Amino acid sequence: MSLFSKLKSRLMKSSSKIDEGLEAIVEDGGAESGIEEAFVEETSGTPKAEPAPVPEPEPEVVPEPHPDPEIVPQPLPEDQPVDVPQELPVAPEPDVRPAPVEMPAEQPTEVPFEIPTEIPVEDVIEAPAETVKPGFLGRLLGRKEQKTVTRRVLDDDMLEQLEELLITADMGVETSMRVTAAMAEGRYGKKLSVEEIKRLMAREVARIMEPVAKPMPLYRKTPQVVLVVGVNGSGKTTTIGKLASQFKAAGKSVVIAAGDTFRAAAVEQLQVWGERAGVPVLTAPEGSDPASLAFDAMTKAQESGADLLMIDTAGRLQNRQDLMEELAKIVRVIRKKDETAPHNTLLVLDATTGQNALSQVETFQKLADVSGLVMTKLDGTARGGVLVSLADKFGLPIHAIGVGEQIDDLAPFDPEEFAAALMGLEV
Ligand SMILES: Nc1nc2c(ncn2[C@@H]2O[C@H](COP(=O)(O)OP(=O)(O)OP(=O)(O)O)[C@@H](O)[C@H]2O)c(=O)[nH]1
Repeated sequence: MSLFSKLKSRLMKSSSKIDEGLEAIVEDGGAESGIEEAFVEETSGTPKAEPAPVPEPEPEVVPEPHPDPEIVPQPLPEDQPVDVPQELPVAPEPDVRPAPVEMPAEQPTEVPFEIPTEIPVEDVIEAPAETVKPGFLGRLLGRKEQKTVTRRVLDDDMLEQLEELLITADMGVETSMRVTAAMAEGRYGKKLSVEEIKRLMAREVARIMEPVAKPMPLYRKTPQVVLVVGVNGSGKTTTIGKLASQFKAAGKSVVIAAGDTFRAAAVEQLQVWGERAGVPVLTAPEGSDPASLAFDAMTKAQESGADLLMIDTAGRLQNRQDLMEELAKIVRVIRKKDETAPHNTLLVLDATTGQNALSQVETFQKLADVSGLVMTKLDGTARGGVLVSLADKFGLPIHAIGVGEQIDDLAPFDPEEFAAALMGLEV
């Protein structure tokens, strides 16, 4: 199964929510208009004298690494409605997709991910209602005489409904307004189908997410200290286990420090992950000072020549001042060993908390100088839109996303795949 299919099937709840909502919105006031794309392909054959109108190129909305190829007018078959979106050529695929970590150029890394599939970027213009007769082969195979698609005129009412739909998918008010406004630009008063709206929205979402999709950087300095923070149960321990396994597979020597010294169960859980990843876990007696464990772990990591030291911390709610101060102490103490540490402070966020993730980022940013985000539990939640909201509001790098509880269920963040999966697009 490709990563996209995996992501899509796991983001099912978010995408089906948007899917169903869009169907209802377009049905509400829409009318049958034009034909389905699949049917167009089957019936194409007789070239039309006049080329289709060329959709206006919009370079400003195209995410940078995937520029729109030039669109060439194609002769259309006789009976085809002229404005049905045409497939655009897709830029060549990279051989490998980036891992959630960024390796220095001279250290090539085996990347355990499959090749991504891009969202075909299409423009959309109004299609007139028209009846299409199937070709000879279509008739012979008993294909349907006509398959129509419902389109609705994009007006204020529809825009408002679209905005509300995105808000229910946890995109937040401002981001939802931004996405709908951008998709409406130049299209107000035109008729759009569900598929066309999905593609336009996916393009806007990908454009917002593009600048924040960055693998976690790896530095020459060793041990590179990665401090992992977040509220209780957000998925810190699981993420450390998954990341450690990927670093190890990339040839790095990794040490984990079990900084949640308050809960014996948390330490045991980390030890299990350490075993799975084949990475040593340094622990301290229950109730001991986590800052002191961090200091000892730094010493051991330095002595053993480890490349990375990943420090787990106790889950803390933003309103627990004592725990927040303890986190600041951990940072102060490890800086005694290396004043540039921690080199990465990863904030792990649970997608199921929805908009609450925004206030978590604000609080942790003040306290711990967050350098990047990992969003967990994107599988099985209808709140995947929160990631768009986070990207729009904070612009913090999103290094990886958690899409399950298994060791390899941590994927690099790919904005186009994510946008397509969120919108329930077939690519
Ligand atoms: N479905 C799913 N579950 C996840 C994911 N990441 C973590 N979990 C689950 O979330 C629960 C909490 O994960 P932990 O890694 O223990 O979270 P934590 O932040 O270390 O928790 P505390 O130690 O209480 O602060 C566990 O049951 C994990 O299996 C994910 O990406 N998808």
